[in-house]
Amino acid sequence: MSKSFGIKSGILHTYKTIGFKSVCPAAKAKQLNMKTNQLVIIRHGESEWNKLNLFCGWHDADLSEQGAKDAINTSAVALRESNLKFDTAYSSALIRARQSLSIILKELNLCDLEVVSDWHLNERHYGNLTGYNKRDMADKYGEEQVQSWRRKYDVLPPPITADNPYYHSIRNNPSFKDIPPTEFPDTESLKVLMQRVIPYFENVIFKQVLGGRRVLIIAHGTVARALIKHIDKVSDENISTVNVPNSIPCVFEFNMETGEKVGKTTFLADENFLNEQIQKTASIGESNK
Ligand SMILES: O=C(O)[C@H](O)COP(=O)(O)O
Repeated sequence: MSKSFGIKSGILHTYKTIGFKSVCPAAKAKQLNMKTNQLVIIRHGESEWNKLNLFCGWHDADLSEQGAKDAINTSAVALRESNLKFDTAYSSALIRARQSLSIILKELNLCDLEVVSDWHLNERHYGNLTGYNKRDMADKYGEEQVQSWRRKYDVLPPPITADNPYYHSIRNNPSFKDIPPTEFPDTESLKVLMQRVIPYFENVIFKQVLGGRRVLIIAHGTVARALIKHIDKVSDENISTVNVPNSIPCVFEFNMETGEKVGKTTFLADENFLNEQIQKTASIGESNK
């Protein structure tokens, strides 16, 4: 199946490997008697700052009430209905991901599951855009500039400066105390984010997947795009058309011997709902004025 992931009317790119059916172990893998293992990635539920349409990045926003509900009714329900089981779970160090994970695990009666929270899975740092409304920024700098900051592979937002109202709370967040000062970012593009996410994924998470552990990752929009780009080998250009909505699980299946992906990348949601949520994520959204 192929699907369009356009963020603007006019040019629509096609990203062919994402499927929209409910998960099924790859039939071919079964036929070939191949040993496979699945990996599930979920973008956290709606945060208070998603709700207000603010650039969030490393600001530590809580889940909104709706986000907490979606962790139950969208994430946990889909995982349960697809009969997915887990041995371990990872989240970023940010509270919106940790809250989403703990709600999902509670709902699935998996409160004893081994959980790791690590800053390498944090959302991209949005630089000096942090705290600003996305529509207000589009009114000021133009939609094209804002979409390029949001979605282009190699475009850095302006670095955060000490006069940004969130500079100090981000720098002094106790959840980030173990980050080496030289690795603490002031801004990140998708390309720069991949330099921290992909080595962590390969060296820590993917080894476990190939060893047979069933892993759940609760992360962020840009982290999910980084993992999709890496796993599905999406080009630098086409990744700008990929938008990952909150709360909908995304499932990958791998050949445990070769590490190759088997079958389609699959979002566990009804196609109409998924498309609606993708459009919402792609959109610049509204001002709060
Ligand atoms: O950090 C943010 O603002 C959001 O998590 C992602 O926003 P985006 O969809 O504008 O990249």
